[in-house]
Amino acid sequence: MLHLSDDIHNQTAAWQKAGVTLPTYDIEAMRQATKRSPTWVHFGAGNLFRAVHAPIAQKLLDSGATDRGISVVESFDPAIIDQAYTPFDDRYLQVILKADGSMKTSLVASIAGAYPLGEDPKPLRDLRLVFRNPSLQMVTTTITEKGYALVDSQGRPLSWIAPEFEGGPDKAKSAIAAITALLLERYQAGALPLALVSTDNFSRNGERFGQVVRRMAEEWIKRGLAEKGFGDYLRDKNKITFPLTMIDRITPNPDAEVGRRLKALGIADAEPFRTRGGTAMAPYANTEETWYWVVEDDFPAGRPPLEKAGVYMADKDTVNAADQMKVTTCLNPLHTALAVFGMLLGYPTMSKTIADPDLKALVTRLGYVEGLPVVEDPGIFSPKEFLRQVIEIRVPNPGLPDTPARICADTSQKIPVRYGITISKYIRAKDLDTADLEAIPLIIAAWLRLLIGSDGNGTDDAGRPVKLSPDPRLEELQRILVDIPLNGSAKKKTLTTTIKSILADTSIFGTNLNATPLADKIETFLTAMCQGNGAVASTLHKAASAW
Ligand SMILES: NC(=O)c1ccc[n+]([C@@H]2O[C@H](COP(=O)([O-])OP(=O)(O)OC[C@H]3O[C@@H](n4cnc5c(N)ncnc54)[C@H](O)[C@@H]3O)[C@@H](O)[C@H]2O)c1
Ligand SMILES: O=P(O)(O)OC[C@@H](O)[C@@H](O)[C@H](O)[C@H](O)CO
Repeated sequence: MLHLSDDIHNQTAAWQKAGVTLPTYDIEAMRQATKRSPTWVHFGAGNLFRAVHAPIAQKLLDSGATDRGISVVESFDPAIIDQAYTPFDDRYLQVILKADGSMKTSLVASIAGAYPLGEDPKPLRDLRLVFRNPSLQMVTTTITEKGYALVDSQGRPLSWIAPEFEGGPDKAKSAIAAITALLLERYQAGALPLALVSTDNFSRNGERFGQVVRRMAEEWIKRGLAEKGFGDYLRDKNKITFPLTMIDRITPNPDAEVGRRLKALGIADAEPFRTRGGTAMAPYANTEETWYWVVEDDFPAGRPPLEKAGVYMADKDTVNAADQMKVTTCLNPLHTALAVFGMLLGYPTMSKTIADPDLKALVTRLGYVEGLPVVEDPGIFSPKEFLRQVIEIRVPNPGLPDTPARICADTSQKIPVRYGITISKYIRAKDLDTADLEAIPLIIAAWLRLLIGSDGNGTDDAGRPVKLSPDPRLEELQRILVDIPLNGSAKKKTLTTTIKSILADTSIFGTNLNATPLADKIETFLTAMCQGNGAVASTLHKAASAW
């Protein structure tokens, strides 16, 4: 059996026989070069990093465009490093799952070092040296939307952030505090330049990244825990930048069937597992063939030649248009719509959701009719063609084991981006009428319908409890919704009163929906969806038949 940590270059024939493409560069030399002069640090050692970032570095290494790898840091769930990196010598398999059922597998070894920020102080000490090194050019992140949150909807510091505000760099635990503390190190090493590149799924991700890092720094400066000059350094665009990005590659959690197929090829390291911190990992990352990464080209310390690996380097407006297109209209809103209904209707995979003609009609309306009118063409690819590929090729890919549950994680945090921005564009546009939106209120109603239940369980359309994906607002929302009856006795008037405070929550919708025609539609759809078993499917069918 083949092991990732073995001397792979002594087993080239066996790996090739298993259909695995091997790196062609000298892995040890890459590690030494990176140790001497690191260029790229990444925060968030989860699956997207393994699907996109590390393979890009591998491509650059293979082609000789660089001799440096990536140093990867994990602050939220350090067990990812202990359980999914260290035992495999920081290597893994990238498995591309094609629509015809075949898979393309590569062994990725472009990770030069892995830094778990947990109890052991050594990784942070080592990382400080990396940040003091003038060679460092960029930091990328995949820390999820909630990784950037510092305060709650009332503006109060979150419970785990408050001690960091108070205690300064020495108390840094969260990704944002750790990054800010390491930037302070870089400032103290001579105010060296750096680009900080968020690759998380929300619009204007770089702007938000910059805001939260500067906020953390200000809290420290006002308490005398960091020098005033540090604040100036973070605002100096010749020193520190936060480029905007759009990143796209549907990357499901590691799938057991993929592991079985790898085992059948003679690969020993092929078991998916949950880390002690709860992240779904494996010695492999499974992903789709299509990918896009569009990056604002604003790197004050220089950058690796990313374009040589297929990354689009562009100006701010182009990146912003590409990102708005993907995360607010042409992909992620469709994903959430299918996932929410998928949970309600009991579909096990995303490809099965879109095979339902009513759900396909829903996302077709959501994308083409409600989304495209507010999309600005990024110029580098056509939004209409992008949308067509999402609906006709990418989500229906039967080889991709993506689940509604993965996509439903943290839905409350995603709604502002996935629907809130479109809603606000309709409200502002003179030639668009918010009252014309039908798919968006139907999806919001379905989300609320799914949450009716208690203790982390919602209720599906057959009246059965369904385990809900984690969401920081779940408990609070379920408490409000719990009394809505699902047996046919729900009345719109009572329901309207019950959900008023939710629809008014601008931290979820970006707008007080009670002041828009959407509230009445959501209340009507939700009342209809609560009229007994099968009411979700029939409400969806009735709406879809009219489109
Ligand atoms: N998976 C995809 O299809 C995909 C595609 C495009 C963009 N993204 C973006 O990448 C993010 C990560 O996706 P993934 O597939 O790697 O997920 P994953 O579950 O495999 O990994 C999540 C990563 O985020 C970290 N994390 C989670 N909560 C955090 C927090 N509060 N603070 C700091 N770090 C935290 C985890 O420790 C882990 O490193 C997504 O949230 C999304 O913004 C994902
Ligand atoms: O990664 P999240 O949790 O922000 O969203 C779930 C999916 O919609 C997302 O991961 C998509 O697969 C991705 O955005 C495709 O590029």
